[in-house]
Amino acid sequence: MWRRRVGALLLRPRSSSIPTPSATHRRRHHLLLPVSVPDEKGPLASNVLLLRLFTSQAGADGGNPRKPFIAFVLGGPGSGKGTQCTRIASDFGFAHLSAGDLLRNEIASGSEKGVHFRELILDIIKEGRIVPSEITVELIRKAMESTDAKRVLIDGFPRCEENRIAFERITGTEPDLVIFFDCPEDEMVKRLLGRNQGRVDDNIETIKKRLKVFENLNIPVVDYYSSRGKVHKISATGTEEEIFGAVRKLFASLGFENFVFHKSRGL
Ligand SMILES: Nc1ncnc2c1ncn2[C@@H]1O[C@H](COP(=O)(O)OP(=O)(O)O)[C@@H](O)[C@H]1O
Ligand SMILES: O=c1ccn([C@@H]2O[C@H](COP(=O)(O)OP(=O)(O)O)[C@@H](O)[C@H]2O)c(=O)[nH]1
Ligand SMILES: [Mg+2]
Repeated sequence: MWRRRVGALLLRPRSSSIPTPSATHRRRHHLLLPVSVPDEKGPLASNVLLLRLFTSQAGADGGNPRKPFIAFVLGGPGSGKGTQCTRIASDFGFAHLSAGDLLRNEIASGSEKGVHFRELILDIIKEGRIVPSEITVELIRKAMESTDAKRVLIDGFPRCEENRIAFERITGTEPDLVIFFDCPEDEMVKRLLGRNQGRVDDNIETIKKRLKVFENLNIPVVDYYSSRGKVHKISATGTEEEIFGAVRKLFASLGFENFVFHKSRGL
């Protein structure tokens, strides 16, 4: 766990200097606060985000050197969380931890916890319900422990208030930022039915249940973090590229350097 990792290594080699905002960005933001985020729809002001980044991100401006910058990525099933997380991870040097993938990997792993444990998880996923918090938090905790990343995306978690409380209790930390991908139900259903990854839960019966669970149990988590000023809402309609445009603006406003952008220009 990062708490025990004094002087944690970077996700990428130090020479690439991706994970910390550039000195120029830092200087610029310190001089120009508050910074506006173009097209920002969420209530979270950029200066609040920046302050959080610089007080929590390891190594940046004297923040806690052991705690990574944690972003929860939330949104309904099919809203594009996984798709956008992949882009964020590669452009901005985040580790991408998908709670759903961790659970699916556990089912496929033949782990020492036994077949009944794996069947329990599979049955819950098939029914679109939420796996007990202690199982999911333990998988996330282990995944965080095994990465040296200074910034981490947690995709599709917490799914409910109980998940959130368990995460905060067990890890002793909170997210620095919560991204919420806002997508109409009919669009989410269309995307899930076309996802074509052979998932046991991408069928219309389970999708209907997942949408109810999302509305009843996941939205309260978004509301909780909204009340704490941590949520940045991004409209998830439009093309993948258009949505990533809004995501990119958010991260740029936080001072994160776009590694791909710089690399493509030989910088
Ligand atoms: N902006 C988009 N427009 C159309 N389809 C999309 C878009 N973003 C993602 N998809 C597709 O929709 C499906 C669900 O996306 P995914 O990223 O898995 O969502 P989530 O992780 O929120 O369930 C995938 O097949 C993905 O390729
Ligand atoms: O923190 C989590 C994440 C996922 N799941 C279960 O795993 C399924 C698939 O989650 P995933 O995030 O992969 O689905 P997505 O929203 O990306 O389609 C969910 O419906 C839940 O049954 C869960 O119980 N807890
Ligand atoms: Mg997903």
